[in-house]
Formats: sequence, structure tokens, C-alpha cells
Amino acid sequence: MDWAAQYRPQRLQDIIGNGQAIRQIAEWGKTWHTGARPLVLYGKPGIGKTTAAHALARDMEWEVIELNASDQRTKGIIERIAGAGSTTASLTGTGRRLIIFDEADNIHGNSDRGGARAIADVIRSSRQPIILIANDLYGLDQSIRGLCDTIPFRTILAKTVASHLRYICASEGVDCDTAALQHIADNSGGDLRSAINSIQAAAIGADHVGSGDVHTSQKDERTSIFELIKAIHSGADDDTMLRYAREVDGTPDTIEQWIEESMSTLSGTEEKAYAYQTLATADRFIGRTYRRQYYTLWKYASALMVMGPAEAAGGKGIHARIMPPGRWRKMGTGRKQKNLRSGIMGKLGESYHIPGNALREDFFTPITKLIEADPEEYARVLHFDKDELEFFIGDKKKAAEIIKDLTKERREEEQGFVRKKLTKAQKAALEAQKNVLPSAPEPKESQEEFREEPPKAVPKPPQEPASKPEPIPDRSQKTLFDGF
Ligand SMILES: Nc1ncnc2c1ncn2[C@@H]1O[C@H](COP(=O)(O)OP(=O)(O)OP(=O)(O)O)[C@@H](O)[C@H]1O
Repeated sequence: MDWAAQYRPQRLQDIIGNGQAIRQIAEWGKTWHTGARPLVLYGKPGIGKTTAAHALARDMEWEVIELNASDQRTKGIIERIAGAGSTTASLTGTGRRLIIFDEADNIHGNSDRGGARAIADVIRSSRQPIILIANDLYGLDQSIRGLCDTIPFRTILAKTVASHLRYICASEGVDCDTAALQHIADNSGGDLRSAINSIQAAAIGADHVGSGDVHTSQKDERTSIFELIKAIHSGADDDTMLRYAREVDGTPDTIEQWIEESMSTLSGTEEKAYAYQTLATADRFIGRTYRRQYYTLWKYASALMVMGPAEAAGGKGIHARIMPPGRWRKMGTGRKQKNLRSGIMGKLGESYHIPGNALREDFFTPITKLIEADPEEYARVLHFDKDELEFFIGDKKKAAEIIKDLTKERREEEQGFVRKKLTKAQKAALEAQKNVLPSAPEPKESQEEFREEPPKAVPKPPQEPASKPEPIPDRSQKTLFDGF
């Protein structure tokens, strides 16, 4: 079994180091009440943050619901899984449920769209305790950070790491040189998990481990991209940057995109130009690597993509939030637009009996003019959702209001209370009649206003007010450009 999992502390009191953080967590658990602020535990990988959250749950006898980065944290999924857990009682009916959002600073890209907002919503409505885990506090979305209390976790001292490794070796019956243990501890960077993984790797099939058996390059590859970016901007030495680039969990092309994004924070034009030039060359090397399967080039690509930007950054540090590559967001938006367009084409094609693929985008201009003239009627007849209506009228708020009204109307329709609204022209005509005959009794809701079924008609654009309501046009005689 994996020693890191086997020797994972079960109780808060067994966790090594970070005494103050552990005391704060225990206190938070004991005094937790509905409405208490969630905790963010943040710090480098492998120092006990997730372990502490689980140990607290065990100490408090709380159930655990855990979501991590591999879960597609779309709004719907978060609300389904955590939302239910956060507002209802636990399975046993009495206890609480601790909701753990692991890798909470890792919400990005299309699949996480809405994820941050959903977490913030869950936090606001939760009646259960919540703990978020992050490597980088500032990688956490601002909307979430502002709702939580934060507890930092520090890396563990090398001598503490060494003594824990000694305990594990003794428990496993492995004889290990003090020098070997110290070597692993010194190179662990305070990451206990990587130290445990290193000693286990060295001990496989051996009952004695000497210094020569230890390869600290076996360090778990968990340097975060944030550390790499910070190292590049703060003028770390080449060896450190290259080691981080090797250790970051990601392919060279994704790492390069993160670095590229961070270069947008440089202030000087020349510096930026230099950084982008070296990144472009690195990009060419990566491309060649993929095309020719000649992996030696990766090494050069990595060197270029960290050293060039580091030189451009001039060791001034990064004074902005480290963001995921902007092009990921754009790709997400592009995909959304494409799906939107094909959805619209499908609906237009169906309503006007034209094959969707025969409709070209040139139709959008005239159709847009018609829809702008009476968005409500077109949205009703063409069954638009709010994104589709917004596409034509370019007004998000108005589109949302119209669709909200139509949804309400449809709901009422389903319940058998169909109240057909008058078209603008009909309303104007009624209004005109009222003005001409001021003494006439208030028009009661006429038969015109109530229908069992809404007319299946393509609406006309608004017309000059007529003296009496326009008849509802017959859809079968309409063409795409009617009224245009
Ligand atoms: N402070 C600690 N005390 C005892 N064991 C620890 C401690 N920190 C880490 N470990 C060991 O390392 C393993 C991984 O720790 P854990 O998952 O809690 O780290 P983490 O800080 O949450 O890292 P990540 O951010 O990568 O999730 C644990 O199973 C345990 O064996």
C-alpha cells in the first residue's frame, strides 16, 4: 500500500507541525454554527491540509462530502452534489456533513464555467460546515475568498520530516541510514508526502536503505504552476526554474500558455516583445517535438520558455493575480457561440420549414431587424431561450426579462389558464379607441384576449396604430422576410 495513505493521520492531534493552524481548525469545528464562515486552508502541496480537514470530520463525527478538481465543477453539478449536502440534514439525520472543496484554486476553463459562482452560492446558502483547500490563496476566485476565513499551512521543518520518516521506517521494519533520511528531508522542501514517497521508492525490495539508494528526483511531481510563474518573475536561478518546469503537472504547451498569460503583466513594451519572442521560439520547438516525436527538443523548449520570460521580467516579481491562459476562456466562448448559432439555425429552419444547413448567416441581418421590432412575439413563436434572444437584440437584461415572462406565460398555459397578450398594434388600437370615446365603459377583457391555444403565427413588425385591432396573421402564408 502507498505509505503516504497508510500513515495519514486520522485525528487532528496526530498531524505533524502547523500547531497553530490545527488549533484554529479544532476551535472552528467545536464552535461551528449555521451561518459560520467557511475555512480556506492554503499552502504548498503535501503538508497536511486535506488530511487536517478529514481528521477534523473524524474528530467531530461529521460525514464528509468531497469535490476535487477532477470533478467537473460546473454550476449544476456543484449544486446537485454539494448543494443538497449543504442544506439538508445528514444521512443519519442528526450529524453534520463537512463539505470539502479540494483544489479550490484550480477552477478554470470551460468545464468549470460557473463553478466559482456555484461554490459562492453554496457557501451563502449552506447550513453545513465547508472547508476549501488551495495551494495559492490568490488563485482562489475573489467572490469565494471574501466569504471565508483563511488559515495558512507552513511547510514542515526538515528535521521534523526526517524524524517522521524514521518512525515510518521503523514501523515497516526497514533499516535506513540517518544520512539517507536527512538527505530526503533536506530535499523535500517541507513536503511530507513527497518525502514519504521518496523513502518508499528507495525501500522497495530492500531491508536496508543507504545514501546511495536515495534519489530525491523521485520527489512527487507536484510543484504548482503558481510557484513556477512566481519563480520566473522573481528572478529565481535557472536550476530552480527548470526543476519547477519539470515538476509541474502539465505538458510543455500548457505550461507555456500559463507563462505567456503572466507576461501580459509586464509593463515595458520591449520586455514584453522579448518575452513573446522567446515564447514563440519555444512554441516552434514544441510543435516540432509533436510532429517529429523528437523529444530532446522539449528540453530546449522548456529552457527557452522559462529563461527568456525571466530575463524580460527582470526579477521584479509579479504584482497581479496569476491567471489561467486567456485563450482557454476565449476557446470556451468561441465554442459557446458556435453552439448558439447552430441552435438558432435549427430553430429557424424548423419554424420556416427550411433545412437548417440551407440557412446561411446572411439571413441573420434581415431576421435580426424583424426580431428587434417585436422580440417578445418572435421569442414566443421561435421558442428562443435567453441566450438566443440576446444574440439578436444584444441586450442581456431585456432578453432575460422577456424570457422570464414567456416562461411564466407558458407555465400558466400548461395549467390551462391561457391569457394571450395583445400585440403592440392591438394594444395601440384599443388605446386609440379609449381616447376617441372617453365615456365608453372600460373595455372588459374581451374574447380576443382569451384563447385556448396561442396562435401559431410569425409576428409582424409593429405597424401604425389602426382603428381596430389587427387580425392575427396566418403563419402558413408568411415568409422569412414578411414585414421587412
Ligand atoms: N502535517 C502532516 N502530518 C502527518 N502527515 C502528513 C502531513 N502532511 C502530509 N502528510 C502526509 O502526506 C500525505 C498527503 O497529505 P495531504 O493530502 O494532507 O497534503 P495537502 O497539503 O492536502 O496537499 P495537496 O494540496 O497536494 O492536496 C498524507 O496522507 C500524510 O501521509
